[in-house]
Amino acid sequence: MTGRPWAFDRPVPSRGYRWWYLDALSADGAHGITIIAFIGTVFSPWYAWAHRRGAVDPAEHCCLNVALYGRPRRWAMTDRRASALHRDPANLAIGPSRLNWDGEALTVTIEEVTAPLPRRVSGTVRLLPEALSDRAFTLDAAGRHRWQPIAARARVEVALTHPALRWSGPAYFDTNDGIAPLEEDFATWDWCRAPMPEATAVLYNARRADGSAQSLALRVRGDGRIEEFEPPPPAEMAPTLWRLPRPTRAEGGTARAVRTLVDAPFYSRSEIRTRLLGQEATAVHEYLDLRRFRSPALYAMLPFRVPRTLR
Ligand SMILES: CC(C)=CCC/C(C)=C/C=C/C(C)=C/C=C/C(C)=C/C=C/C=C(C)/C=C/C=C(C)/C=C/C=C(\C)CCCC(C)(C)O
Repeated sequence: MTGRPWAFDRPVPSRGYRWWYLDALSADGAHGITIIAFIGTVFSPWYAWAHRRGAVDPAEHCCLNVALYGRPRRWAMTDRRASALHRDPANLAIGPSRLNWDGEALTVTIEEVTAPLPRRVSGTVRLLPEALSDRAFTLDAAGRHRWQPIAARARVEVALTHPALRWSGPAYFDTNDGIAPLEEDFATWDWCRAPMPEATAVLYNARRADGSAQSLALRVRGDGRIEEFEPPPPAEMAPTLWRLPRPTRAEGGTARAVRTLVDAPFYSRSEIRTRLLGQEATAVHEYLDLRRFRSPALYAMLPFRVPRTLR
């Protein structure tokens, strides 16, 4: 399965995007990490300013976003030019960082600098999928945006030198791609993934710009097989500091936010306790508000967290 079914060298059209997303929480609950490799950095103000003016090569806005949770916390998200991007089916280099798929594991070699205070984030993260899935799901009615949960069940081994951190735990890996900016087709979405002994439950609830909605509820087995199940009833968790709601779906209609991992005016990522597939689970949850993302006031704040480098 070298490089397949999610080869790094697939074309990304003008104003479009592709990202590869990996997240993990440590087995002891003390640490967490999210790594997102972007071609067309969807939440970069620099890319938004550019694609609002018309055609733009998404490679001109590529980025490796690394967020560390627990102690120490770190945030790196440098938007880079096309000259920083090098890729083939099994390798994706973005500036000094890179991803390599060797047929069994995904190795991310991180060499980034945090913002707003510049500090190094350096080391390797290895993702070992339990199995691979090749099913892709369309998120909008027109088929402009797709999601593929490549390895919903995986393990991660984190070995960083800056900051010095070593841990392992259950992990998740997916890819999304699209041929238009997200804010043109979605109003909000919420997503969560809940690893359990026999299966991982993944929920993806999208409210589209045209007023329609889609609710996906997937059970991913240890062999990678994906089955859909009836989405459980809506559940509201406490809002964030930025007053974003935290909707999800859970059996019994209740779930609880335990820790906020990313708290932005338009986006939150949280650790939650929920109930799915008849079991209690700790899950990673996100809520995205693309109407807030369109706000010009937000654009004045984002560069503090998303610097751009021309090198
Ligand atoms: C001296 C001067 C100039 C000024 C005066 C000083 C002064 C007062 C300055 C004040 C500055 C302030 C207040 C700045 C505030 C800045 C803030 C709050 C920035 C927030 C940034 C948040 C970001 C960037 C979030 C990125 C999220 C991201 C990347 C999420 C990605 C999620 C994905 C891709 C979905 C995955 C889906 C699936 C799992 C299905 O794959």
